[in-house]
Amino acid sequence: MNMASPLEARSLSLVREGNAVLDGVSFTVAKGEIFALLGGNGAGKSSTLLTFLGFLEPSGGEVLVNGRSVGSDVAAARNAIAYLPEAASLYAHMTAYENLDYFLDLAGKSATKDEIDVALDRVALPNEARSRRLQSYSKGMRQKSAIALALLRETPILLLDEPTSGLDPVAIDEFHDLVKTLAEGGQTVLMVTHDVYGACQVADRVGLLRHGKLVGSFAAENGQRIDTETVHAAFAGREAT
Ligand SMILES: Nc1ncnc2c1ncn2[C@@H]1O[C@H](COP(=O)(O)OP(=O)(O)OP(=O)(O)O)[C@@H](O)[C@H]1O
Repeated sequence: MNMASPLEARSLSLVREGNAVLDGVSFTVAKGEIFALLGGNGAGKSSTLLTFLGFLEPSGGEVLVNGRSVGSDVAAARNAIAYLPEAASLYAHMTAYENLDYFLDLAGKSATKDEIDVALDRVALPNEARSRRLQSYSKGMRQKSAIALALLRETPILLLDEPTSGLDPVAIDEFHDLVKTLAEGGQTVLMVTHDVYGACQVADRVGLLRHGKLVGSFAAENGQRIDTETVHAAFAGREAT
């Protein structure tokens, strides 16, 4: 049995176009854990996700997926990961059914309409919407469709880039509940965001990224959520020293 952490960054450094974007970042995300990487614009959050997907190559250190260096087996890493970029990842001109069928096929999998319905039920995408093109969907509905695809692909790891930006408060709560349910079922979640409140609400652990360095870490303890005020103060650079 593979006991390695699903996700690990080891002294990860990254240079993009001559700029040091990540500088010695280390963290692990355990199976079933939700880890939120919090940081301001340009802190290096999206770059971190792209490195786990093998789209960016570390200039120092390494990233591992299920204990294997991504550099040594990009395909294995990508097979294990469902990635939700900030902008839509599915086709606007196709229905939810067509999108899921098409992207499953690309992933070398297939599902019956009933199986697709089960996944869409789990993410609570309304029945009436499923045969409509995604261009008529809200962002929340597109997110749900993308999560349903991850469920059908049976990927054990979810990478989420600013998953709740542009969602209304009700949709944010629904999305957080869904992510928590998935994590309780064993999914490992790495999300990046600049939403302090959302990160503290959903994550088991929050890491604070500033100018490419991990400068703080906060964990939920004794069943309590992470304290938003504490993290907000640290984010704003007002933490007690
Ligand atoms: N395509 C690119 N080529 C070169 N440098 C880039 C590229 N994309 C981003 N960068 C630089 O990398 C740094 C980190 O960007 P990244 O997108 O990872 O940050 P982020 O924390 O996700 O920011 P945001 O919250 O604004 O999305 C920034 O300084 C940015 O200018």
